[in-house]
Formats: sequence, C-alpha cells, structure tokens
Amino acid sequence: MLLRPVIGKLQHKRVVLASSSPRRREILSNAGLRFEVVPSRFKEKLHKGSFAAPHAYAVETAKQKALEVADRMHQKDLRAPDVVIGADTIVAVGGLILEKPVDKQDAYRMLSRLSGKEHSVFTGVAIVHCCTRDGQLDTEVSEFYEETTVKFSELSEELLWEYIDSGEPMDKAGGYGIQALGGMLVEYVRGDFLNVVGFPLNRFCKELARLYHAPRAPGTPRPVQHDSIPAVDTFEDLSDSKGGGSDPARASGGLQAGGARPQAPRTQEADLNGVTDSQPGLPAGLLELMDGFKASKVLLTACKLQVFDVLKDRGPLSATDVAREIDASVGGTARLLDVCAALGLLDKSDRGYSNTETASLHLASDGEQSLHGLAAYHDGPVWGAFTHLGRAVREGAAWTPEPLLQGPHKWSTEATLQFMRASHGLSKLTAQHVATAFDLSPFTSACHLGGCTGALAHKLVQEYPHLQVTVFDLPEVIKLAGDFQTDAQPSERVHFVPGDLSSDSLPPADLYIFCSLLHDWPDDRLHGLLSRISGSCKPGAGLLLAELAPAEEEEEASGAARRPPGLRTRGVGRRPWSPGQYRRLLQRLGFQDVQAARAGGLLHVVLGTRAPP
Ligand SMILES: Cc1cn([C@H]2C[C@H](O)[C@@H](COP(=O)(O)OP(=O)(O)OP(=O)(O)O)O2)c(=O)[nH]c1=O
Repeated sequence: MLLRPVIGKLQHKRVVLASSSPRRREILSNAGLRFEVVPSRFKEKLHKGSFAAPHAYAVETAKQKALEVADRMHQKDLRAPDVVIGADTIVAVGGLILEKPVDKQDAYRMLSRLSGKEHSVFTGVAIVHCCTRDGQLDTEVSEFYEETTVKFSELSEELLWEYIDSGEPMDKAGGYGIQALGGMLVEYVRGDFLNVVGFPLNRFCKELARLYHAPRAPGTPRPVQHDSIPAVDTFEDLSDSKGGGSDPARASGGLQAGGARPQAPRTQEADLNGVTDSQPGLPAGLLELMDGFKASKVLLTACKLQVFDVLKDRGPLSATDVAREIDASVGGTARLLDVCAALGLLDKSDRGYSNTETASLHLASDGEQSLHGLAAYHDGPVWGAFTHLGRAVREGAAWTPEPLLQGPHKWSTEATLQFMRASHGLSKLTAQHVATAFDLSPFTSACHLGGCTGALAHKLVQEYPHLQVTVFDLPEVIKLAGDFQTDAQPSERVHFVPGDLSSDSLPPADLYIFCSLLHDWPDDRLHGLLSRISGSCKPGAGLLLAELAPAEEEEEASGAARRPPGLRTRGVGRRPWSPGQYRRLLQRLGFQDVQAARAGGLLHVVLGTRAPP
C-alpha cells in the first residue's frame, strides 16, 4: 500500500492548511490528511510584473500565505505548528495572470478572454516546516508548482452571462469552476485535474515522498531498527519520525508536539524507495503496543523527578549536574536522560542535555501550558487502576481510577487536589479551542457543569464580553477551586456554585457546557447525565459537549485507511465516539441543529439547540 505512507508522513505532526478554499480542504481530507484550517490573511497583491513567469507569482503568493499563518500562530501561542501548507491558483492566458474576479464585469472580461482558447492553470504550493528555537520561529520552505492546460469552447454571450449570473465564477481564479457548472465550458484538460480545482495532490504526494525519503546512496546500509526504548548508545537512531526517512523539521532541530513516537515497520518505506521487500512485514504495531508502557513510564518518571524543571531555562546540563539536582544516581540519571532524548523529549548534544520546546512548555511544573499535574495523575491513580486491570475485567468494574469512581466526597483533600491539578492543566490547554470552536456570542449565560477550577469559564468570559458563566461542581471541588490560577484576570462574570450534577437542580443558563475531558464515564452513567442536562434545558438553550478524541476515530469516521481493530494507543478506556455518534446522541436527547467540529487536532466539540417539546 503506497498511498498511506506518503500522507502518513505528516500523521504525527500538527499540520495547518493556510487556506480558506473549501476545495483544498476537501482534496486534502479526502486523501486522509489530518489538519487544522487557518485561512491566511496575506493580501494577494504582489507586483505581477516583477515575476519572470506566472508560476513564480503563484509560488511566491503560496509561500507568503503559509508564512503569514506560521508567523501569526507562533506570535499567538509562542508555538508554531509543525507544518503549514499554503497554495495559490492562477489562470494564465496570453501573458496575463487572472485571479478571482472582483465583480461580474471582471468575470465577463476574464471568461471572454478564455473563450475558444487554451490557457494554463498554475497552482503554487509551499510546505513550510516550522520549529521554535529560543522563542524565535525558524522555517524551512519547500515549494513547487503544477501546470494544467485547459481548452474552452467558444462561449456565446448568452451562455457567458448565464454562467456569470449563476454566481459560480466569483471565488474562483479565472472566473470559473471546472468541478461544477464551469465543466460545461471545457473542451479538454491536459494535466492534473485537481490542480485546476486548487490543489495538485499527485505532485504534493511526490513532494512529501521526496522530502521524507531522501533516497539512500547506493550501498548505504539500511538503518538498524531498535526497540521503542533503545540501548543508551543507539538513541540517535530513533530521532527520526517513523524511522529511515529524513524529516526536515527534525533535521533542522524541530521538535514534535507529539513527543514520543515508536518505530514503525520499514517494508512500506522500502516500497517507496523503489526497493521491493518480498519478506512479510513484522507485526510492528503489536510489538509497539506491548512495549508502549515503558515509554509512558519514562515520561511520567522524568516528570515526577522534575527533570524538565531542572533543565528549563538553562543551558545544556551534564547527566552529573542533573543527577545532583534531582538527588539520584549518575548512572541511572544518564540512562533516563538518554531515553528521554530518544523519545524526543530532550535534546542531547556534546555539551549535555536540554529541554525540547515541548518539554519546557508542557512537562515542567510551572507555566501556563503545563501538563505536569496530568502526568502526576497518570503516574498515580491511573497507573494504579491499570495495574489491576485483570481484576477489573473479571469483576466487571470500570477502568476508571478507584478514587475518581467514588467521587470527591470520598476522596482525601490531596486526592481531590491531584485530580483538580490534572483537570486544570488540561482545561487551560484546551479552553481556547473549546471556547472558539463555535461562535457562542448569541448566548448571554452559560453554565459549565463539572467546571472544576473555572479554567474554561475564565477563557469564555475573556472571549465573549457579554457572557456570564457559572461553574457548577461538587462542594469539595468548589472549596478548593480558589487555589488555582488562570492566565485570565479574575472576572466578576464567573460564579462558582456548589452542587451535585446527578441530584441537584442545575443553575439556570441558556448554554450548558459539559467537557468530560478526563472522565471515562460508563455508558449508562453518561447517558443518564446527559438526559438530565437535556431535561434542564429550555427550548432554544444550547448544549456544548467537548471530548478528547483519539485521532484514529476521525480516520474511521472519514472512511480513511483503518488500522486493524484493537491496535490503538490513544484513547484507551475512553468512549470511542465519532462526530456522527455525538450528533445522533444529541438528536436522541431532543437537540436540533447539531454541529460538530474538530478543534486543536485532539478535541471533538459538538453544539446543539434544545428543540421545543
Ligand atoms: C480555475 C479554478 C479555480 N478554482 C478555485 C481554487 C481556489 O480556491 C481559487 C483560487 O483562489 P486562491 O487565491 O488560490 O485561493 P482562495 O482565495 O480560494 O483561498 P486562500 O487564498 O485562502 O488559499 O479558485 C476552482 O475551484 N475551480 C477552478 O476550475
């Protein structure tokens, strides 16, 4: 199977399509690529006369579109995505460059020029690899273009105006859309059809293959494959994304938001390089699953020992220096640091070890985007629960950590705080995405059910100046919520109300929000809860649900290539819902106009409106 490995090269990266074009979005998602869409604000006004050829103009515009998005995202989050894709489509006829018509007359001028003639459609594409070093954005741009020749029939005035009046020409280069009514104007096409529609998929895949699979020189030995956790002196071999191929982002010191990535089979890569491997592939996915817990434990242990705190904001430190600071043996620390480097969590150089950007941002205990609390929660109660999984299965118990099942009124203050720290970190990280997945400005009051420390509530009031938000949670949680800070200013528009979701009446609101990010509710409990919430909603009230969703779910939902059932490493124990399942559930609960969105590459957010009874 040659298709997936090419697109799959971007699978573990945060990819952004810097385009508002629905066609580009469709072409790339049909190909199985997962990405976020951030339309570029770059104004297409480069001086056409300064380019030697039309394609050079398209390529430069594509590049500027992508760089504008990379730069904006970096400024906003101090973290750029791994890859930004920009594209620009133009029509060239008789030395003239035609872009989108500004009005009907302009469309008329363009289409009359194309009538009865051949013209060229060029799409310029820029693939921008980003990484952040010392707070500065570093980019590496790969660019290319594709040309397709299109011949139009002679167009009568009547046909021309009928087509213009259909409205189709207005958002399309050259004033036509070959994929719809405009197809009727076309006598023939030479070259890639999708290139005309806005994105040269075939050439893009070739470019990915070239970028990520620089051919090996003849006679160069194949890279050696290692376990997920390698011997200390071989860890460098793991620094490549899926092994074997070169990864431009990494080669330039880029870091992966995804962090640890185990090795994948090489058979497919050999295919891509034109070398046929007749041996059956090894069950790499299975071995990966069997081994995966070691990588988790290394990350959790390094967090617990505060390795990432010691290395934050400091130059490279030797293993001896780190060992002294974390009060551990030098040999043991060196091995831990090497494996962290192999997992992509630390950088290792001749001068010692330093944090990657991801580690400083998310694994050190301070900082707005720290997930240190979540790591401690996984290392504690979650790890404990999964250690006794066999017993839970035999007894039919939930896989949820025992303290969480009992509820905070049974927890010690420390256990409650541990859960709240985990929830707080995750909520702060996801709040912006949840708050902006849909336009919530029509609502004036919201209630975040199980809102814990109020991290999302504060983001919501920051985002919507007329919104009042109630945080509703158990008294034991509300009592401790004041211990947690968010980056937002404390607001009088956030109120904390103690109560029990399953028995008390819910505070009045015209939008209810339920984010079960950390919970692994059993089916019946979740359904019961959502039915209750639905019963409390007045007609016209909204219900917003947000859930962490494993990436594989989206693949399944879109019908893209599937992994064998059961071979999942993310979302274990979590409800495997696709957007479609969310939609059906909300509709069953009496909601209409249900919309689903994917946010931040990791969240499903669904919004519905309570229908009249
Ligand atoms: C010629 C032709 C163009 N097009 C479209 C593709 C592009 O979306 C558009 C050309 O404008 P572009 O400026 O390339 O793209 P865009 O404005 O749609 O999106 P963005 O700048 O945010 O990336 O014309 C068709 O859909 N069909 C066609 O047959």
